[in-house]
Amino acid sequence: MKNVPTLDIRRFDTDRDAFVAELGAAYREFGFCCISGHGVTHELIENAYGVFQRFFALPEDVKMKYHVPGTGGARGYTPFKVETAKDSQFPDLKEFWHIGREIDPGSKFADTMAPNLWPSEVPDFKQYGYALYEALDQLGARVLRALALHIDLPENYFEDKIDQGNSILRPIHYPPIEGDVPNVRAGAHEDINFITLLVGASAAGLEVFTREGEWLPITTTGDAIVVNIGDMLQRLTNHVYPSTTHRVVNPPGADASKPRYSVPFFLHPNPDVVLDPLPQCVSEDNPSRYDTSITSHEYLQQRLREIRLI
Ligand SMILES: O=C(O)CCC(=O)C(=O)O
Ligand SMILES: [Fe+2]
Repeated sequence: MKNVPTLDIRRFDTDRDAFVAELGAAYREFGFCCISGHGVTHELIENAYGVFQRFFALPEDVKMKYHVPGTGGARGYTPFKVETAKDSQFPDLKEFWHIGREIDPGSKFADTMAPNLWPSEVPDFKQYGYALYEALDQLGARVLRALALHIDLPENYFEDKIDQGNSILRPIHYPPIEGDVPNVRAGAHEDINFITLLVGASAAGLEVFTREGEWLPITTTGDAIVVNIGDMLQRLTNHVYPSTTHRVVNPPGADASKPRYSVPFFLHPNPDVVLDPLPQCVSEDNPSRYDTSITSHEYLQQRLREIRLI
């Protein structure tokens, strides 16, 4: 079976043309690629995982202090079994926390990006959580530079479209599975945003639905970060970069009693970016698939309703 490749992003500086071609080919084929050599330190990842695990170990009533109903879980805590994949009958077996961008209160986007909540019970949560947010925001911008070049856009095309992106870092806890349940850890879905950078797919469970119609497991080696395309970039690129369906399955046997932690960073465009197909991605063979305009903010609201977060 074919495999999602791992590419060393340092080659963007040393061996650019080949790297861009290989990265582009991986995304056209899978919508996914694993990135190594990214410079996000092992120490930062470990420290961030440490504070996230300490938070999830708190009693439910303490965690619920940080749940803000009616806001789509945009900031703070979302309890177990709330998010439900679009076509699924059963909610996912996960709880999570959302960290958003720290913006100037006078920003024109202050209405759409609420201030962060920080759990006072875990003092270093903000320090390590936001450091990981910024590191993945910067890594995402590098990946987007390569993705821009691959479709004949200027290298800095995405720069002013993501500098105030409504991006979210989502530490997730999948608790041990109890009994025989119809729910899965994360039902089959596509991500909503531009690209997702996933730290910690080293524990088994993540699977990608290939073009051939098979579920392909992804587990990374070392500190490689899984980076995949979301629906907003799929729309903007008129499906040249596909947003691939993926899920997190319940582990078999004794592994079911082990928890799983993962930390996706959902890199979003600025709220006012219009997601119309780029002319570079429209051709006779691939005519425009969308005839209505939509901003990334409107698009996000529609999608959050579908997954029952608002
Ligand atoms: O936990 C994982 O490995 C993937 C999570 C995921 O796909 C998501 O939260 O969108
Ligand atoms: Fe996902």
